[in-house]
Amino acid sequence: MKALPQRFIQRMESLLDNQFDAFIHSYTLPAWQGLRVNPLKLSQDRERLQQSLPFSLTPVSWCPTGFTYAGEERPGKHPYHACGLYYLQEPSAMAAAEALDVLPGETILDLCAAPGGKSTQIGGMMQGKGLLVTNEIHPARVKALSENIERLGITNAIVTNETPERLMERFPLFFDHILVDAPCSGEGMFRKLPEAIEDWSEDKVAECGRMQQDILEAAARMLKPGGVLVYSTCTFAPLENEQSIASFLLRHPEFTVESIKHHALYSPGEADWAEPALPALHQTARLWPHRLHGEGHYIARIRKQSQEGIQGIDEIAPVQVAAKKKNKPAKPAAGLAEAIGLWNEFAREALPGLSLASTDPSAYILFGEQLYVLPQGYIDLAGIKVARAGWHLGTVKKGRFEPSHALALGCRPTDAARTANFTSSDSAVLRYLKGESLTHSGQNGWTIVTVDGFALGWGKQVDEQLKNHYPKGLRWL
Ligand SMILES: C[S@@+](CC[C@H](N)C(=O)[O-])C[C@H]1O[C@@H](n2cnc3c(N)ncnc32)[C@H](O)[C@@H]1O
Repeated sequence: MKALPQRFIQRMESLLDNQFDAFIHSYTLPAWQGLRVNPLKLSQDRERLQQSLPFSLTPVSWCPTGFTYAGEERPGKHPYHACGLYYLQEPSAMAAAEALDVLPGETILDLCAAPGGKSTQIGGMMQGKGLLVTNEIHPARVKALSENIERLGITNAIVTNETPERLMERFPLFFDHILVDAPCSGEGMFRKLPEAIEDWSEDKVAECGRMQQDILEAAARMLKPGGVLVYSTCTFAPLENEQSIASFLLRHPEFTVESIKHHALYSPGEADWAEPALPALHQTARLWPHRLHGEGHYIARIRKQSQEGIQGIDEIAPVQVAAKKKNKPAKPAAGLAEAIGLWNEFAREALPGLSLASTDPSAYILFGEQLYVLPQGYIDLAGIKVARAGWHLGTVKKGRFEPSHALALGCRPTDAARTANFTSSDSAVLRYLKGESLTHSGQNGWTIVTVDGFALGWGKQVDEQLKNHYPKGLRWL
């Protein structure tokens, strides 16, 4: 590992006192590797899970779907990864979405979301019900976010590529819960990513602190009265943690800190590390790499008080009702109507078990040739940069419907008229992932290729050939 920055070591020594030796010793140990199983695809029974995944897994005690795995395992290279059965995530990062405590049917925003670790966790908790807006400011990073939403089979997410300020203008008082997993100086990434050590400076810590205040301002405005905001970072600097929350609370007396479901291995936030030393900061949590099996995180859960008593709230028009009306034309436009017709025809033939085919036409949206179905409680997306407008169903071209990869990964293989199943050890799986067509017998037509019963993508059976429709950009080299 690269040498840690001297100024970082000095600061941590002065803060940690008699815990400093244990903290600094943790940097001589390897980083923890974790995976979080996808409850949209796998049972949550830990014992059954451990049997159905071919890795040696140890449960993460603060996340019911989280496990660590041994360094020599390569779950990212197993076909189950391509099936979206799990997401690779270091264990302490699993704590933030757990603290958000989401229920199916709610309206959730993940404001700083790429590459999607926490969004995919939230999507799993939502069980396909409600609306998840998952946003990333950087265009290059939003692609990975969108692909992970697709791979994990999340059908109720809208992926946006906006600044927090632009979203704030469009969605005041809109969300039940918001996660701000803030851009930070990444001190908790030092063991995992050597670049994080090179990028670190005291100026960066100060700059991140300022950015976090701006992001929190935007998030606060988008939260409904009574709603919950979880703020998290993967850094240890007090300025970006307790101080970020203390400064925010001073400007926003309508927010109070709530105790997160504290785990025995979490440490309380350090009120004395902020100015003023608000006692409520003890209810925030620190996850230290020398006290648990993870890289380190800070988490605060704060709640906006209910409508009464928030000054000026009556002047802010909530977006929900107006947006719904706007999104409900009496009749879909001609192109859209044709696309819905072709989709319904496709779904009846190839996915007879899918109940969605009869959905309200105003929930569909056509971006060029791409047909999507918006999640329940859909919103007006005009003027917003959107990477994924809900569940991508497929492409409509020259009077034909071609199903999308997201459709295969988001539906249950039992919904399909035709599946072609292979065991994970069958060499055909690797050939499929590399883009080859397979020799295979079956009824002609669109077919979901499955691995041990889990959807991997589409193939099209033509006589004795299963033509490959695994997306070019995802193919294994
Ligand atoms: C800690 S990472 C998010 C990790 C993600 N939540 C996950 O679990 O995979 C913070 C994200 O914030 C984004 N970001 C950077 N500057 C931002 C800003 N000014 N406003 C909002 N997001 C920003 C970064 O591009 C980065 O993807």
